[in-house]
Amino acid sequence: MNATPTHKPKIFRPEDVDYERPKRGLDEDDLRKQPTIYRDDMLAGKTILITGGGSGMGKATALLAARLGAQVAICGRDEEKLQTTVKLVKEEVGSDVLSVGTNIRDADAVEALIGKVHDHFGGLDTLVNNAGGQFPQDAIDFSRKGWLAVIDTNLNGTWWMMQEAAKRWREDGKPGNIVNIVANVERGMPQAAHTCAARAGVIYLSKTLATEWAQWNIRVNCIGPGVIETEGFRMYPEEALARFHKANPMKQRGNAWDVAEMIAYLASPAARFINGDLIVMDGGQAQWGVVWPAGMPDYFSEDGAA
Ligand SMILES: CCCCCCCCC/C=C/C(=O)SCCNC(=O)CCNC(=O)[C@H](O)C(C)(C)COP(=O)(O)OP(=O)(O)OC[C@H]1O[C@@H](n2cnc3c(N)ncnc32)[C@H](O)[C@@H]1OP(=O)(O)O
Ligand SMILES: NC(=O)C1=CN([C@@H]2O[C@H](COP(=O)(O)OP(=O)(O)OC[C@H]3O[C@@H](n4cnc5c(N)ncnc54)[C@H](OP(=O)(O)O)[C@@H]3O)[C@@H](O)[C@H]2O)C=CC1
Repeated sequence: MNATPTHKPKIFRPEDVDYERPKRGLDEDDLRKQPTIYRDDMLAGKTILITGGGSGMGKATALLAARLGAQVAICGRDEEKLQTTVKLVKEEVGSDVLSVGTNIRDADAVEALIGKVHDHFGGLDTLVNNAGGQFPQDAIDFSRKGWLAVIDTNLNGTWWMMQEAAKRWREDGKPGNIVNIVANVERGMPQAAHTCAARAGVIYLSKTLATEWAQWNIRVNCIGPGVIETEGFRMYPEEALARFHKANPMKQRGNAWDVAEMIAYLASPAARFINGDLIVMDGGQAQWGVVWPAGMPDYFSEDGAA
């Protein structure tokens, strides 16, 4: 008899799914119809760079920023995805988005990206570090490669972006603004411990740099989204997705536009005195439930062994 606990969730690989999955999040038609509370020219004359701009929150932010008059640059690994955003903004707003295929884990590529944005637009006002992700799994089963992939993307990649942007702002004597999209890590993130560690790292990196870099007029803030329905939901099994929103007391999912509007606020002059903060946008999840993206172990169920 094996005396060790038997709970061992299967690895969920989205590419192996053999059933039809519903559309997740706001599609382009939905995005086109979203109203905004902001003034049309709120970001006129400003340049914004959004990592992971080809999908989800990044795409919504690119469209909103362009609607508000900003010059927009995006990056990501998948050129096809990036082009969907370029086309959407062109059709909807009429402006050209600068798209630069970049893996944020590659520090040299990140340095080149920051240079290209400056060359193209003559500067950069707001950097949005939105690129990131993870897979759901019990931490004890993480492969070394999987751990490294998540840390390298979410912590190292975000850092390369921040450092290269700031070096350039310091060199040019220009103010800077950084918005890091993290996650709601306040009570830990069971079955997403790798991303929890990386995002907690980014939050405290940001708080530290908000002080160190204030001398160059660079602000650094984070947004911690809870359950936001986007195409990124593909990373999770449908049975887990059916539960996600029940982890917050509103029992709702946020959407990419909610986050885009918060980013636009932080990019606006109204946020000029906000620095070193984490703005949590989770419907109250921090006070309520746990998502269990890979399935709740029996131990935690009401009649489970304790
Ligand atoms: C914030 C809320 C949190 C979870 C809490 C739930 C809240 C719900 C809200 C949703 C939150 C979201 O963030 S939704 C947004 C989600 N979007 C994303 O995650 C998109 C970006 N994700 C990724 O690119 C990938 O997941 C990531 C691992 C980070 C990067 O991968 P890479 O491209 O480097 O590499 P891959 O080749 O895919 O994988 C590298 C190794 O990682 C491991 N690996 C990869 N996928 C794996 C899997 N499904 N299960 C086990 N292990 C896996 C394997 O060891 C892989 O090696 P091999 O074995 O050799 O292959
Ligand atoms: N949706 C949610 O509920 C929550 C999401 N988050 C975080 O918010 C951010 C946006 O997620 P969301 O819009 O939902 O999901 P998506 O999966 O749609 O967005 C993630 C984006 O990151 C890009 N990306 C991933 N790895 C890299 C890399 N190494 N280099 C460059 N780009 C990369 C992807 O583009 P490409 O494939 O082209 O590289 C993709 O566009 C992510 O960091 C996510 O983890 C946090 C909490 C909750």
